[in-house]
Order: sequence, then C-alpha cells, then structure tokens
Amino acid sequence: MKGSLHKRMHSLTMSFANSSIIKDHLMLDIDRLVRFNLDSWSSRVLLMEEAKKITFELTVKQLMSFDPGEWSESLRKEYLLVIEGFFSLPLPLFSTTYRKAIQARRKVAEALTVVVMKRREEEEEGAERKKDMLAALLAADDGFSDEEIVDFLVALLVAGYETTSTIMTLAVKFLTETPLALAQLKEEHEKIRAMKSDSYSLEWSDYKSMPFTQCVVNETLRVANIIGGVFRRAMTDVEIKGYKIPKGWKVFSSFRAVHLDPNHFKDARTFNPWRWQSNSVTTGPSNVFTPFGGGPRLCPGYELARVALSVFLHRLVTGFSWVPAEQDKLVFFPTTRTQKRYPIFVKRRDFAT
Ligand code: HEM
Repeated sequence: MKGSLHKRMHSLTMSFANSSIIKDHLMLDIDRLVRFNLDSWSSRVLLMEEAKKITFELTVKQLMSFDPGEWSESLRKEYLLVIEGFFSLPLPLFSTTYRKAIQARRKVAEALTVVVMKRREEEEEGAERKKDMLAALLAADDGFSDEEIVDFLVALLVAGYETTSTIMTLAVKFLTETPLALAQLKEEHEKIRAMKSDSYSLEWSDYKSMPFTQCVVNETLRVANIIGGVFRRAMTDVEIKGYKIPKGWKVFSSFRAVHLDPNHFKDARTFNPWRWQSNSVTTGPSNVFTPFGGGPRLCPGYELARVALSVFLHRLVTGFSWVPAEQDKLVFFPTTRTQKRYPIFVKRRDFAT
C-alpha cells in the first residue's frame, strides 16, 4: 500500500490504537481478555499458543467488537493457514501449504465481507455506531469499498498477531532465565495489586506506574528483534558514510544489527532490563532503538503492543508461578520464535501469599 491510500489507512490505524483510545476503552478489553484466557490455564501450557489466542481475540475485538467465541475461533483456524502460507514457496502446483493458504485467505475474506455488509446494513437501519476500527472505516470521509476494508482488516490481523504474541512469549522466556529481573518485576506488580480490591480491573494509571516493566518491554524488544529490519527504496541518489546508494535501489535497514551493536548497547547480547534505567541509552540518538520502525511507516500499534505486554505480565506474575516444561531454543528463521512454542508448567498463586 502506498501514496494517499497508505496515508489514510495509516492515520486511521493510529487513531484506533493511540494512547487515549487505549486509556478510554481498549485497556479494559485487554485486561478482560487476558484474564479470561489465563483463567483456563492449568498445569502445562504452550505459552506461544496461549499468547496467540489472546492477541487474536484482542485484535478481533478492537477491529469488529466481537467477543471470543466459535466465530472468532474458526476465523483464527483459517488464519493460521494463511500465516503458514507466508513461509512456503508461492508455487500452487507444488506446495500444499501455499494452496491451503490461498483457500484460507479466500475463506477469511468471505467471512469478513459478510461482517462488513451486515454492519453497513445495521448502520443504514439506524443502529448505534460502534467504537471500533470497522465503524471508523465505514464512516471515513471519501469512503472505502468493501473490498478495501476487508483487505485492510486482513492486514491488521496479521500485523499485530505474530508480533505481539511472540514478544509476550519471549519476555517470559527472558525473565525466567534472569531471576533477578523477574523478582523485581513481581515486586512492582505486587505493589499495584496490593492497592486493589479482590476482583479488580487494571487502569491506565496502573499502566503508568510500571517503570521497571517498561524497561523489561524495551529490553525484550531490543534482544528479540522480532522484526529484524525493513526494506526501503532510495527515491534519489543517497550517500551514507561514503557508500553511494543509487536512486531506485532497495535497501534493507537492519534493526537487529543496530540493536545488538556493542557500540550502542554494552554486552549487547545479554538481557539486561536495568540498562533502560540509565539515562545514557534512553536519551541517546533515537535511531539506535527502532523496534517499531520509524518515519511515515512507524508501526501504528506500538503503544497497543506495549500495553498488551504490560497487562499480560501483570496478570501472569501476580496470578501464577511457572517453570519451563522442556528446554526450548530461540530461533530467528524464518521468524523469531522458540522451537517448541515455549511449554511451561504453571501453578496458580494463592492471593493470600
Ligand atoms: C511487538 C509488537 C509489534 C512490533 C515489534 C511491530 C513492529 C512493526 C514494524 C517494524 C513495522 C514497520 C515499520 C516501518 O516500515 O518503518 C510495523 C508496521 C505496522 N504495524 Fe506493527 N508491530 C507490532 C505490533 C503491531 C500491532 C499490535 C498492530 C495493530 C494495530 C500493528 C500494526 C502495524 C501496521 C498497520 C503497520 C504498517 C504501517 C505502515 O506501513 O504505515 N503492529 N510494525
């Protein structure tokens, strides 16, 4: 997507994932959906799968106001096939995965088209306008076609799904391997919980009183590099540090290389959330920490992802203790993830302890 369509879609997404929307209603949904999912946990869980479920349900709620149920679960199943197709050879004759992904993409688009058409009808019949992304797309000034809306919904489902769920899983893995950081994180969240009644909802002010959690979020994003970098095309001849990039060339800007550069981050490969407490990193040049990209294509979901991870960590550390169920390894190809989806044994914590 480029040009004016990109600008319109980008600013619409921004207007649906910004701090004030999160503060006013998404925060409550995030907390409710995280609790709803964690309530079903017992004994052994595959953390990556659980995180994906939470993230998908959250995105469906944010986009179309649907609560978790059969419809969203069957959409998710088709969706998984679409995502698998991203990592297969695009040869329908030879790749079953690719063929299945194309079929699943068609089914997802059909299901979403029905939702869009129904919503148009409801709005024409005078139903109250919902506060979700779909309502904003339907009300946009110069009108999007149903097809454009469906394409955009599909893209948004992809953008936040793998990224946020992977960062949730890896934060837990890194914390488990860094007990001092986990202890400090628990302490921060216990303090918040101690000020609440038995069944409480997290509020924006709680999110704003999690300084160490924000260090953990930054450090997870830095070490994990789930988006390793982005492509850009040179619009004119450019010279950078003596290298000439001719107009029209594509350039891969590697975030991973910068985030793991010891010139910017001491012991760069070590998970060290405390580094974010020192001013030198946070006040340094902004182009050395860009997990969400930058410029006109800056990820519009950056705040949403941070809030979702912080809420998830709060509910996890206050509600459970856990140990890894198996050795699991971080891999970076074709995407950043753990090989075994990070299986853990969980134990519910007694609120009185
Ligand atoms: C930890 C979670 C996430 C990470 C690390 C991440 C990272 C990124 C990065 C690196 C880009 C490319 C930016 C560029 O080209 O400069 C991007 C784009 C994008 N992200 Fe995210 N993202 C995350 C979560 C989300 C969420 C939750 C949403 C949903 C609202 C989202 C929606 C998008 C969209 C729509 C784009 C395309 C923006 C454009 O081209 O204008 N992302 N993201």
